Amino acid sequence: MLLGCIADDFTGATDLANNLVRAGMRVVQTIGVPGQDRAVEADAVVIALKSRTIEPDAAVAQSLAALRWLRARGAGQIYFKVCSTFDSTERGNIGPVAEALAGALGADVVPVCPAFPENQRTVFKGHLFVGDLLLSDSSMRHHPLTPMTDASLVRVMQRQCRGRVGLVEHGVVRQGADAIGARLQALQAEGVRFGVVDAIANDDLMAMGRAFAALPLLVAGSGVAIGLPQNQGLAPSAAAAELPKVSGARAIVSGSCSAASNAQVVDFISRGGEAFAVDPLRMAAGEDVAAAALAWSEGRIAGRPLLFYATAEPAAVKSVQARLGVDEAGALVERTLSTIARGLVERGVRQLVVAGGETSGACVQALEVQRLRIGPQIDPGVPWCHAPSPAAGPQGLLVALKSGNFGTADFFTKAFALLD
Ligand SMILES: Nc1ncnc2c1ncn2[C@@H]1O[C@H](COP(=O)(O)OP(=O)(O)OP(=O)(O)O)[C@@H](O)[C@H]1O
Ligand SMILES: O=C(O)[C@@H](O)C(=O)CO
Repeated sequence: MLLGCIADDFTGATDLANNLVRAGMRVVQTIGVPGQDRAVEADAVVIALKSRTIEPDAAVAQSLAALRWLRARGAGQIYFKVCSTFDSTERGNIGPVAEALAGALGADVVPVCPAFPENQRTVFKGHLFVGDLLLSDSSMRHHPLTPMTDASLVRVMQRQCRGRVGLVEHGVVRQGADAIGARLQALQAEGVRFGVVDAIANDDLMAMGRAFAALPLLVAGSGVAIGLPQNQGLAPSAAAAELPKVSGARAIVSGSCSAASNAQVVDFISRGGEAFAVDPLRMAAGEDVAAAALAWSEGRIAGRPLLFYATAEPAAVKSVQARLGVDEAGALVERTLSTIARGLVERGVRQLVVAGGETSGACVQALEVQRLRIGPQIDPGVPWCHAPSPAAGPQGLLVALKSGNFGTADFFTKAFALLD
């Protein structure tokens, strides 16, 4: 195994696996740390954790367990995949996990770069931009679990780390791989452990890929992955892996409250799509909303795709959180949506789109999925995948795990059109 990857959420894991596959690597994605006896035949393994918003100690423990599994199978380099919008709480978990991995690997200097220009995430002078906006001015400031109110990655990372954090500026990055490597070494000599690296275009990521070839640990979004397979002489491949054909009913489960997911829900409904709104206050009042949703699906499920959504605008999310508490509201919605996802698959859904990283984690766990095979890309960062699941029988099912902010407005329609 050339590359061992630890992703802090499930949509992020498929995003990374998708970029590695497209750049020419054979990739296996596992849900959680696989059993000790599990052998793998792949250039890269991506272990998907659900560690982004849990307690830092638990995130560190899970990430170190993943590291042990990967190193025992010879992983040459470790890639800690974080969100392209650097989603984290004040306590972490990017800093604590990165420091624990760096300590275990003896990594003296570690590059940090969430840039993904194909999805409008760029880093300049250490500041993260989402499209034309600073991260702190983007819709990420309203995220239900990880509101991002500071665009300076050096500052955000420094608040989460004991080691010092420095910057590799774009002026250096555009001089190429040697200059990037030299700057990282200079930072290390100054006692800096983490170097936030600027990147505004894919050329920057390709140069980084060469510069990072011999480093034991990278902390990055999925963008940096496009520059790594070239180090092994692997060539980019636009032809995504073929997936087995799986036919059956179609559904979408959306628990993401991002601006993109809100627009996608509106677009789906405005095209006449049938949708069931999952209301957290009804759940909190003790109603069995999952049972109501599944009863509603009876008689409809074999027709056009059905949408089940808790997706709401920031003001509505805030008011629910004020009444239930942030964590309790999130957990309640995740429990209900994942029960719905499981029930839908038991009732014949075999092509399932899930929107939101935490939501995807909950749904994939409810479906007892242990690994995913990556297929064709729907939009940058979001592929269709094949997943074996006891709920789906021998054929398994097709799932697309959509990161909250990814995908065009017509994503929910486009995803199924790709399978036709
Ligand atoms: N109406 C709602 N009120 C309160 N919380 C909600 C509501 N709808 C969803 N949630 C919660 O908000 C969180 C959304 O996080 P999730 O990771 O699923 O989406 P995202 O952050 O947009 O996606 P990504 O992590 O891929 O960027 C989940 O915990 C979900 O349960
Ligand atoms: O990097 C991203 O933006 C996504 O892969 C993600 O992690 C969303 O949760």
